[in-house]
Amino acid sequence: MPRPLPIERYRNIGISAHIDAGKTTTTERILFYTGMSHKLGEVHDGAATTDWMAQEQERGITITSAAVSCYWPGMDGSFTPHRINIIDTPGHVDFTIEVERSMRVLDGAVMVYDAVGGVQPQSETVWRQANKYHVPRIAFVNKMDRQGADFFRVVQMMKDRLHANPVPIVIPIGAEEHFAGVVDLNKMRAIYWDDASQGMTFSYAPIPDELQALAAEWRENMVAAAAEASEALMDRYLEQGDLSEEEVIAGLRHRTLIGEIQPMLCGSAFKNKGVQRMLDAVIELMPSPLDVPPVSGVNEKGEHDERHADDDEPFSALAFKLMSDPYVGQLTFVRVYSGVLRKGDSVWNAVKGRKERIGRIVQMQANDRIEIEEIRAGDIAACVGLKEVTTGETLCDPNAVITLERMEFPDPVISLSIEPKTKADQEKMGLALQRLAAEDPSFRLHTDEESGQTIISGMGELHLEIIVDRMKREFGVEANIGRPQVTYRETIRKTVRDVEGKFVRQSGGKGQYGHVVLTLEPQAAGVGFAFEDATKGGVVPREFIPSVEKGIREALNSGVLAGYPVVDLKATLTFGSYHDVDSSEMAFRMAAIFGFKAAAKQADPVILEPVMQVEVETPEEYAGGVMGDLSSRRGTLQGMDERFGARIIRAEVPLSEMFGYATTLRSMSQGRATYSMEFAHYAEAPRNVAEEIIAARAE
Ligand SMILES: Nc1nc2c(ncn2[C@@H]2O[C@H](COP(=O)(O)OP(=O)(O)OP(=O)(O)O)[C@@H](O)[C@H]2O)c(=O)[nH]1
Repeated sequence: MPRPLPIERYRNIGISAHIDAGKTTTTERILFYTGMSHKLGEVHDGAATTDWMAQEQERGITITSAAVSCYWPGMDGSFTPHRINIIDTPGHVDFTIEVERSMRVLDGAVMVYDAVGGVQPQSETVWRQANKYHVPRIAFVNKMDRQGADFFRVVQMMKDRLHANPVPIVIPIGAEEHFAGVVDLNKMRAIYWDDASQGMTFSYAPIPDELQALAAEWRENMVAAAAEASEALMDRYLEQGDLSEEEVIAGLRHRTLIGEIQPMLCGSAFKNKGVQRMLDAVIELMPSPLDVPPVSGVNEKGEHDERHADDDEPFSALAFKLMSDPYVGQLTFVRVYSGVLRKGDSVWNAVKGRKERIGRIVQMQANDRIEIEEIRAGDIAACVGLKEVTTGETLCDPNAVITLERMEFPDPVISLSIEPKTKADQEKMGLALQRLAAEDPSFRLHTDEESGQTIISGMGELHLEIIVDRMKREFGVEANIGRPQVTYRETIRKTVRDVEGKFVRQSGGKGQYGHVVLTLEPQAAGVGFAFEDATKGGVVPREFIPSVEKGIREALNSGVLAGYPVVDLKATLTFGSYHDVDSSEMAFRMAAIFGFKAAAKQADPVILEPVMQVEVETPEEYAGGVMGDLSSRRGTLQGMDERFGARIIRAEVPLSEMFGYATTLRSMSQGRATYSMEFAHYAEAPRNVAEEIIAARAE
C-alpha cells in the first residue's frame, strides 16, 4: 500500500501551554476548521473532544495527552493537503512528566499563551523542556478578546522571561472586545473572521489605515529576521530592501527549525479568530519528520545506532502513552521513527526482551477512532492488543533490534499509603495499580517492609488524587488512603575508609563466613550510586563480588537514619576474606549489609528533603503577609516582580511545609492570590527538622 501522503507533508506538533491558556479550546477549533469535527465542544461544558476522560471533563483540565490527527490544505486551499498530528499536552505542573514525554515524540510545538497573563511560571518549565529536546517552536497568543489583552507585551515577556527570540508574523487588529482579526505581515493584508459561521469563513481586506505604520515596522522586523538565515538571503535583502513571500518563509523556516527564532501569531480561539492562520504557520514553519535528526539508540551489540525517517529502514517506534479508551480498550500510542508497521505484525520490545503482536491499529480523529492497516515512518497512531509494553519502551523489527534512548522520568516526591476497603478490593487494587504504573512512569508503588502497607508515590497531591480516583472509576476499587507524606532521602557527607562487615556463624555443622571491608565516599547530587571492587589477589573470590554489591544496594534502600533511600554515594570494596567451606553468596551479602550500615553511620549521614519552587501572584496589599508566611515555612525568598499591578513572589520552600497551602493562601488574601509550585531540588534538612523526621519514623 503506498503512503497516503509523502512524509514531508507530515507535521507532528504538540500544543503546549500554561493551565487555562486555552490549549484545549485551540485544539478543538483546529479539529473543527479542518473538518474533523462538525460541532464545537466548549471546554466549560465538558464536551471537548480531547478531554474525554471523566475526571478531565469534571475538572475542566487536560491531564492526558492524546494524539489526534487532521488534514489541512491551507487557508486558501493552496497547499497540497498536509497531515497534522496533534499531541495534546497538559498544563498542570503535577503532570510535567506528560509534557516531557510528549516533547520526546513531537517534532515541533505551538506554545499557547494567554494574552493577559502572558508567560507564566509553568510556561518557563515547558520552555526549558522544549529546549532540552531541541523542539522548534512557534507561539500563539490566545485570548486576544480578553480585558487587558496585549500582544506586544507578551512578545516582550518572551524575551525577558524565556530569553526567546520571538518574531511576530502577524499583528492583531484591535484588542479586547474590539479584537477583529490579524494583519498577515507576509502577505500584507488584513484577515477578518466571520462570527456567524463560527470563524469557518474569513475574508481578506487591505490593512486598516491606522495600522499601516505599525504593520510596516513589524514586517521590516520579520523580513530582517528571515534575511539572517543565509548570506544569499541577506545579500538579496540588502540589495532590494525586501524579500519575496517565499523567501521570507524559507528564511523564517530555516531559523525556526534550528531554534534561533520563534515566529509569533495571535488570535482568540474562543471567539473563533486567528486559528487557521496559525495552522498555515504550522505547515510553513514547523518541521516535517524529515527535518529532524535521525533517532538514535543502541543495537543488539551495544553499539550506537541510528534510524532515519524512511519506510525502507527497519521498523522502530517508541511507545509514548498508554491509555484505556472507553470504546476500543487499552491503547498504546506509538511514534514510528522508521519503517512500516502493519496490523498483525510481530514486534520486538527491546527493553523487556519480548515479542508482541500488533492487533489493530487506530488513529484518533476528533471523536472517531479510525482503524488503519499500517503506519509508516514519521507517523503517530495507537496499537490495540499490546500486553506488556510500558511508556518509553522501544518497539522494533525483531531482525534489526534497536533500543531508542529512554525518556528520563523524575523521581516522585510525595507518597501515601493505600489500603483496600474489602478483601474483594484487594486483588483488584493490585492489578489496577500495576496498570496505572505502566501508563505513568512518574507514578510508583511499593510495599513498606515494616508495615506491609502499599505505598504509592507521585509528583504531587493532585497527581495521586487522580490516580486514586481513576482506580475507583475505571477499576471499581474502593480504597482508604493515608495522609500524603514527603519522600525524603538520605545521603552521606563524609568519606569513611576501610570499615569492616562480617557475617560469621560457625557453631556445629556447616557454617557461614563472609567478610568485607568497605570505603564510602559522597558523590555529587544526582549522580546516584556507584560500586567498585578494588580488592587484589582474590581475597574475596570473584563469584562473591556481585553478592557484595547486591547487599549494599539492599541496604541503600532501607536507609540508615530514618529508613529512606540513600542516594549519591560510592562504595568501594577494598579488602575481605573468605572460608573455603563456609563462604556463600548469602554470607557475603549479609556481610556487605552490616559493613555498609556500620560505615554509613560514621559517614555523617543526613536527611535530604524535596524543595519546591513556589511562585505566588498576589495583590499588593497582601504581599507582605504572603512573604512573612513563606518565611515561616522555611522558605527562601528569591525575588519579587510586578505584573500588571500584582506582585509576583518567588521562593524556594521545602515541600513538607507546603501541605494545605492553598487554603492558607486563600484565607490570607480573601481568595485573590494564586500560586504554583514545582519540584526544584533536594536539599539537606536542618538538624531540628531531621530529628523530627527520624523520630516520626521510629514511632
Ligand atoms: N476569553 C477567552 N477565553 C478563552 C479563550 N480560549 C479559551 N478560553 C477559555 O479559557 C478557559 C481555559 O481553556 P482551555 O482550553 O481549557 O485551557 P487549557 O490550556 O486547555 O487548560 P488545561 O487543559 O486545564 O491545561 C476555558 O474556560 C475557555 O473557554 C479565548 O480565546 N478567549
